[in-house]
Amino acid sequence: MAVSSPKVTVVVPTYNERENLPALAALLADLPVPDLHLLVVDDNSPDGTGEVADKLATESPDTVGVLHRTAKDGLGRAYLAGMARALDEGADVVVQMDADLSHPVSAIPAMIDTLLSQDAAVVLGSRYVPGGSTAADWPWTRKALSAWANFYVNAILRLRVRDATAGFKAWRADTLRAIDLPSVHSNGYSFQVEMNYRTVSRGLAILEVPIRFEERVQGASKMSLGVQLESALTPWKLRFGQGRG
Ligand SMILES: Nc1nc2c(ncn2[C@@H]2O[C@H](COP(=O)(O)OP(=O)(O)O[C@H]3O[C@H](CO)[C@@H](O)[C@H](O)[C@@H]3O)[C@@H](O)[C@H]2O)c(=O)[nH]1
Repeated sequence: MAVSSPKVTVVVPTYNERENLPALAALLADLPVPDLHLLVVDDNSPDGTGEVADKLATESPDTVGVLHRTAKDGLGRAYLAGMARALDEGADVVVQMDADLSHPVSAIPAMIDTLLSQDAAVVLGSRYVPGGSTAADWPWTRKALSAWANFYVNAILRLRVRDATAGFKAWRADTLRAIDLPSVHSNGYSFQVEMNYRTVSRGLAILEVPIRFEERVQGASKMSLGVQLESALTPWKLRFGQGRG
């Protein structure tokens, strides 16, 4: 795809991120990417993140949009709704990232350049390729869980992706169309794994570029036992039939 100035939509799911969202929006607005849009997908956050997002959209109606959903329905559903909206609105590239500033906004221009200049269906910001890292203050329990999850997922699905659970990616719109978003069923962090699996199953290439993953300063992770259980079961479900779409 040769797009000289692609329309880029950054989809950000939010649940209780009111302290983080304005800072993220400001960093995105400062990026040297000409046609960049922010789409916040908020699940009626009790802390008022939705109203914060509305204010940002009122201040910058051409570049900030908000998708309000009625209740907390999981990160995967939020991404699917946001990606579908971004495609409907003509995005050429869809970036997905967390709201909590753990993903480096400054890496986005290079991720987009890499995506469009190389034979990649998606570029993934990776902690586990040479040059990538996690913040020293990321809890050891999360580090251990992340290392285990990557070993587990790759052993079952043979994705050959070093950071298979990463949540920071730049997608070609064509890749998202090929993946068939409405049939994606994972909802927690295994959403990331299912999206990778669908990409690889179609013979499309995932390219990993190094990033530094910071520990969030404001707010809390939404990791729960249910999310972890889903993450344990999903690779098996994908391996034995579901998920090729
Ligand atoms: N709308 C919506 N947003 C949600 C929901 N659950 C989480 N989010 C949002 O999704 C983003 C990631 O959620 P966190 O809870 O902060 O994620 P994490 O535990 O730090 O996990 C990150 O790293 C994992 C790999 O280690 C990734 O798999 C995961 O996607 C994420 O990037 C944040 O912006 C958060 O507000 C939900 O139910 N609804």
